Amino acid sequence: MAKATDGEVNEKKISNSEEMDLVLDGGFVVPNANAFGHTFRDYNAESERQEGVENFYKTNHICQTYDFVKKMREEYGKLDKVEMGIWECCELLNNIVDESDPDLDEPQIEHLLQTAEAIRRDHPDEDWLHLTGLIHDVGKILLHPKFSKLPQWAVVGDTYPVGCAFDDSIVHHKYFKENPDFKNPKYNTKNGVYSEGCGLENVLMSWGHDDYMYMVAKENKTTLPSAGLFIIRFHSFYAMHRSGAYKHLMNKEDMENLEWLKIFNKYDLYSKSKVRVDVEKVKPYYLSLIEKYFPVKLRWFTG
Ligand SMILES: O[C@H]1[C@H](O)[C@@H](O)[C@H](O)[C@@H](O)[C@H]1O
Ligand SMILES: [Fe+2]
Ligand SMILES: [Fe+2]
Repeated sequence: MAKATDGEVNEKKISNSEEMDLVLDGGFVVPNANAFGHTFRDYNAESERQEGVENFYKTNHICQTYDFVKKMREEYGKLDKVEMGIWECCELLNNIVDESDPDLDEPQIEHLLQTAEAIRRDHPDEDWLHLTGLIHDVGKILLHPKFSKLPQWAVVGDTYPVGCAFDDSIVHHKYFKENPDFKNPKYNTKNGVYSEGCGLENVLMSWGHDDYMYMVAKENKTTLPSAGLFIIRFHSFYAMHRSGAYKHLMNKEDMENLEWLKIFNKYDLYSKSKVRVDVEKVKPYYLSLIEKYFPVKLRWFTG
């Protein structure tokens, strides 16, 4: 595993392009608009997805409390309900669309493969990162009716710490006013229940597919490196990796892993498109990676 040095710093604009698309070092072209003709992650742009996404965040911000997260972690951490292989789960994502995403309305299996394939082209030697791309959103399996009864607000969307003040940079921040924790002096100060530099592993994040998949991967004894697990666990924490918030809770190891997360994020976000990957064609490669880093069957909690 090489050192993560070519993150955000090497993102540059093509000077002679009128469209001002962005190019990453490895050649990945970052489009300047999403599939709906808007800038990526524009939560206020008038688009066919805007209203649904805003409603999603309203419920998410009201319902994700410290107590809720604690309860979900304990319950879903049991991982005692079913045994399934990773690829099987990826295939179940064929019917799942994420209501929180302004940039994508394709089935999630497409997003997994688009992310993984984009990474693979630019970083051919980092096979752990290809696999991380493939599985980072597999926790969205919680949206599958056969798997759990959880609503979208408890599975997808950006994540953020609970138990301390909600940062202003969080998408649709205004809806936190209706969250019971917002007025609770135990939870609404800068550090809240945490201490300076305690490390993100000690911070409770809003509950969703990131933390769930992290627990599944770890408890099933994956051999992915710590950067891979960090990416799975915090890739939706945009306030941290994009806006630079919550630094006061991070430690040295978090800062190192953040470099890989920043690299990963470009592919996660900007590979979203209507161009489909040929699933059958790439399947053997990803099966070989799954075999390298995971047991054949994993234990999951379904709820
Ligand atoms: O990691 C992403 C990201 O945080 C998006 O903003 C969100 O809409 C998706 O649900 C999630 O998978
Ligand atoms: Fe995600
Ligand atoms: Fe993703």
